Amino acid sequence: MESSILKKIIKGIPKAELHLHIEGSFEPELMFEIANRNAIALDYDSIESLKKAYKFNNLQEFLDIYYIGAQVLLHEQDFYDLTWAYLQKVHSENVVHVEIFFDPQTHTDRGVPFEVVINGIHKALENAEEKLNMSYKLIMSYLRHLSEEAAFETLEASLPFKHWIDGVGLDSSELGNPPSKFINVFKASADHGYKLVAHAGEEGPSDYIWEALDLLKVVRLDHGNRCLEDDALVQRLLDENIPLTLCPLSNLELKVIQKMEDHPVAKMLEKGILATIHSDDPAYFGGYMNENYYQTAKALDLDKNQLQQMAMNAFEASWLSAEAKEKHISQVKNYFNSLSI
Ligand code: HPA
Ligand SMILES: [Zn+2]
Repeated sequence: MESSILKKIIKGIPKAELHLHIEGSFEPELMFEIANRNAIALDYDSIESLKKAYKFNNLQEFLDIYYIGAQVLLHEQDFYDLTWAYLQKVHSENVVHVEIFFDPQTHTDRGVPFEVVINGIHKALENAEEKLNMSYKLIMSYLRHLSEEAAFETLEASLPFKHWIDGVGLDSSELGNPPSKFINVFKASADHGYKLVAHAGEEGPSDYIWEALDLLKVVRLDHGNRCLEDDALVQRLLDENIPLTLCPLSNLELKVIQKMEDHPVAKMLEKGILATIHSDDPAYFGGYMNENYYQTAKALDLDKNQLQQMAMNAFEASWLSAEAKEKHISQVKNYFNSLSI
């Protein structure tokens, strides 16, 4: 398909974003602005020199910079501005529903109270619902390089805000920090009514995906790229209709794949896996939702049906009510039916 036509089609698709770390949407311009107003010196003297540092050989090299960037966030207004900037951006890309992660420990470990973080994020989400007609869910992620005990403290701190939080996730350095490290805190989180997801099989082996399913009992997997190495695992994902939230540009930037042509999403769709694509940390990986769709479609030569399937899968995989899912899925169908090509 011709590039400009493909871009136009993608832009018009009603989309859901299910894998987005709000701290990973922190654009350098806003980072400098907030650093200045909080009188915090960044290690980089300009936006350009900061952007030059965005070259990663693996997940850890990215995380090291991502945690540094988040250090300038101190006040409720900072978290509000960060979240509102993201929501406005994706609204302009026709994203109509978001389920976003935040990493409380990245902030509470620096002395920023849990309520400061969540109040700012929540206010921006409410504003988007009211002013942009967007729907949302919020997912609190435990940092897996820290202990399970620390995750329990975070769970405790979240309880007064339970009504604003839909689920818990597991992110940060995957290798050496298997899902099995967090069995108890996931069980306790479920007992408090949180839905469960986890990053698994991004850099870690397919064993970690089994653990996320069997030990943590997640209802959705973040990334899960490496499931294709294991036929029995693919069968399990199919039998239970477990969604995978894939992030193609992230995978490319973190060298999970060497080139976009190697991305597994087309194979997954072909097998009938509920695969969806998202942006992960768009300020660091060179693109938001539309760019992820575009780069993937171009490299894998995806056709209209595959694009439609990915867009419908995202709503199917979301935590919206059955009625809302149905509404969005028919909008996607109507949109594709209305295209003249
Ligand atoms: O892609 C990711 N993987 C693991 N942890 C993360 N935290 C932010 N982004 C990521
Ligand atoms: Zn992620």
